Amino acid sequence: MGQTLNIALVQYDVQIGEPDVNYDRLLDWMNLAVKAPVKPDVLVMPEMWNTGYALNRISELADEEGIRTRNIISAFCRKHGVHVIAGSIAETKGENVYNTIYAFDREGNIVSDYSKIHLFRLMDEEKHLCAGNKLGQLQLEEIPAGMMICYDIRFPELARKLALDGAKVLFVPAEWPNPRLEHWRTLLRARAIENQMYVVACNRTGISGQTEFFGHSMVIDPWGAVLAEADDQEQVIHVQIDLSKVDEVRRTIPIFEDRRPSLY
Ligand SMILES: NC(=O)CCC(=O)C(=O)O
Repeated sequence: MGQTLNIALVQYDVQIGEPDVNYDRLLDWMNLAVKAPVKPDVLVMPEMWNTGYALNRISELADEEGIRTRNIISAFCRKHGVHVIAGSIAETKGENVYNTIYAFDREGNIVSDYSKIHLFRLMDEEKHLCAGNKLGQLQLEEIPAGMMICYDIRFPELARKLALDGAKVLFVPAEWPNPRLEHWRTLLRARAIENQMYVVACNRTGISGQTEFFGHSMVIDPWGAVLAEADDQEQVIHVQIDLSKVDEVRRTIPIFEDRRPSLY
């Protein structure tokens, strides 16, 4: 891989409390994504795609130790030679349930994992899930990248820390609902502009109980330009990103050299 990456965001409807349906649907969407004329290097999917926010039954529905997910996605990566940022899943670790992303390389190896560190009280996450305790950092072959999950984008210090540690691309799986579309757009663009990095954010679509998810998965470049934005329907969006743009923007406005961390 050179300085470009072809990214596919798999934006689809997640069936709440139906892992079997969701594993099948995810594979259908992933198979569609890799058939594109320009084959993707990386596939990204939404948050909690195996269960949705079926939090009252989450211990029983969550993937035990992430094994089912790891086996299925690892085999897919090996077969198709793609990286996968496997959205996030509800998974058990011992007695606890976490909201976890696994990142896979083209050979199907897990290269990183990240469990959501900020749990979203408005959707009762903190009553049912445990928060992770480490950052989401990975190398996509030679490209340093970071991972955050949904509500995490409201914490600029987290994205800044990932950027300071070298990330040039930030992956953000999400289940972000109405009526906060403008928060979604604004926060994602802000994280891209202030850290001069690509932001690749994949949201779900569909209605779950009273909650309506609007899609609008986005890829934003380090200057803040929106390279692609989905509408509210199920779809795969394909975008090529050029990593040299990160260095170019960081040279043009050298915020990382001009910071005054001794004052703040
Ligand atoms: N799943 C989430 O973390 C949702 C976050 C969200 O909707 C927000 O407004 O923040």
